[in-house]
Amino acid sequence: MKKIKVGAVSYLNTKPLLYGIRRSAELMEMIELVEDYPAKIAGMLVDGTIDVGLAPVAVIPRLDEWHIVSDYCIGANADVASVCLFSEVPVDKIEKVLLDYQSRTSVNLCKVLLKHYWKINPVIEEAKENYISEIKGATAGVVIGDRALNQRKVSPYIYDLAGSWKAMTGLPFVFATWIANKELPPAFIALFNKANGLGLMHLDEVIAENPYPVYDLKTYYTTNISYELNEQKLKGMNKFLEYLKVAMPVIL
Ligand SMILES: C=C(O[C@@H]1C=C(C(=O)O)C=C[C@H]1O)C(=O)O
Repeated sequence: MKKIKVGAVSYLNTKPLLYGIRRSAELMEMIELVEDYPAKIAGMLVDGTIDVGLAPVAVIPRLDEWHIVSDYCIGANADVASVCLFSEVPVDKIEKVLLDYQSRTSVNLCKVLLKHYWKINPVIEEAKENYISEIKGATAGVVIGDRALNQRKVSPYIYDLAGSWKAMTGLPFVFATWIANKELPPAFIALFNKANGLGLMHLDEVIAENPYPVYDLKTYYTTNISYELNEQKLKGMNKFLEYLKVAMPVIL
């Protein structure tokens, strides 16, 4: 049987979801698993290199066909900690914003927030690798993932994008969820969904497998990231997709 190609985000936030996938021999027989940063997963889902990916939701408008195949996501009900606008100056003094090349959702979320929440109009630049050292003076930057957890120790001003979205809309935010670009067998979907949930019931083991001195992973996995894709999250996701229709999306 042809293997189903699965693309997962290579950050710490995905480890609880991968825990059960890796432990299911039946599932591992059925799939080929690749891991990369979110912008790469988005590209692979669009060009068909993968069949299903933990994809940034901002890629949805670029897909001819898409199906959410799981009850799990990388979401947040309030501060997410790992997706922030980092700055040396308060937000009203920011002149330029560098956008993380690894992101597709958060960079667009930042654009929405700059316009509708902070109501400022700085120069926006799509950043290249190694841009984080350029976050200084009036130049701020969006950083996501593990590098953002690290940047929390560096930047004096930290604006959490999920927390800001919640303050603006009253809704949770969904950064990424399992999206397929074609119909997949229901038997696979059921197995895959169940495997995703296993690590969330074994967070202490997940944390033991991924020692990380920079940020408390128990807090990250239980208070910051919210993995259940429920009604409220879908509401938040749809509201964000509405904003994307009217805002000029960056790097989509
Ligand atoms: C919360 C996060 O969400 C991520 C942010 C994404 C994006 O901005 O495109 C995509 C996938 C998620 O893993 C994070 O990586 O810190």
